[in-house]
Amino acid sequence: MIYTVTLNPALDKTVYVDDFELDSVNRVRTHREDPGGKGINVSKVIRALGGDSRALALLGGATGAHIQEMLAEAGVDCWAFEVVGETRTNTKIVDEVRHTNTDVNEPGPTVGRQTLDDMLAVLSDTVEEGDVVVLSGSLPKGAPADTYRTWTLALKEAGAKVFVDADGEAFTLALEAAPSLVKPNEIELGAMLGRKLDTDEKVVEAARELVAQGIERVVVSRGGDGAALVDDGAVVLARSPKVKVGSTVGCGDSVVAALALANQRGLSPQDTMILATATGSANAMMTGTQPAPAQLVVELQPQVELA
Ligand SMILES: Nc1ncnc2c1ncn2[C@@H]1O[C@H](COP(=O)(O)OP(=O)(O)OP(=O)(O)O)[C@@H](O)[C@H]1O
Ligand SMILES: O=P(O)(O)OC[C@@]1(O)O[C@H](CO)[C@@H](O)[C@@H]1O
Repeated sequence: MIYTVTLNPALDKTVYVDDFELDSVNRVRTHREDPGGKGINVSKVIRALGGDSRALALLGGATGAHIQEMLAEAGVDCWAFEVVGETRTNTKIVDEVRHTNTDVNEPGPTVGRQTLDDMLAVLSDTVEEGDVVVLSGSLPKGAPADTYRTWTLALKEAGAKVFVDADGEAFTLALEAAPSLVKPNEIELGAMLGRKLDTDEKVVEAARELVAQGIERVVVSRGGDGAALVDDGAVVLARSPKVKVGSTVGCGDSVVAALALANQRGLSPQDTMILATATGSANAMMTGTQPAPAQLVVELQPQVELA
């Protein structure tokens, strides 16, 4: 089983504004709402690719209830844990004239330590040997900066493989618990290491540093340049297919979803990167945080070049 954990989910409200101008009244041409948050997006993409997962999420208020309803309609198994307060709404401003995507993310409600501890205890009692748990997205207010480190240690102890997609201090501290897989983008990884990762060699070298720290597999996503996989036995550089970009919001979540499915299906590192890169690029063609259809992923896979 694949579990995704979203401690700070969001209702994603995407508004389409042509020629967006600051300090002006901008008229929305159209808009959409999607259940969001990085872990929830991973579960949505897994579902779209024909897989199954359970999406654990801290949800509160009418917005939290709305997210649960939308996930049920989408056939995504949501395991909700109640939080006091209102789940946040994140606004994504898409300007298809200027080709810009601007996120305006609310902080979300404050979460109590006991709520987090209870959620971790229930999940630790539930996971079985070899299950994958994806920890993804920002930490909510009230969560200690080392939450992902604590969760990684406990879930590894319970026999799970832990995949972490985070940034900043939460990511750096999570590394101390040696999760099975991490998926930073090249900017996040470079920021953590204090250097630009602007060549294949620099990306591979940086990933190797994390493998040397005990991370089994590091996948560095590189936007339109694709992604790189490094583990003890393989280095796979995948080039993204050229696509007409709708919105890159959620592309990283799509990669993580494919990585979790590839692990479950026992794919080779090469086939893993073909699936992950095609899934990420398919998502880039979409707008909002709706998952790309599986057929589009299938069509893009032959266009992924491996180096
Ligand atoms: N412009 C693009 N053209 C083609 N594919 C893209 C483009 N941008 C992203 N992708 C695909 O999506 C994958 C992940 O993109 P990226 O590295 O931007 O992730 P990220 O920064 O973690 O995304 P997120 O916005 O979800 O945090 C890439 O490896 C690639 O496969
Ligand atoms: O505040 P975070 O957790 O860093 O990011 C939240 C978010 O922007 O990430 C997803 C796209 O990756 C969206 O569904 C959601 O609104």
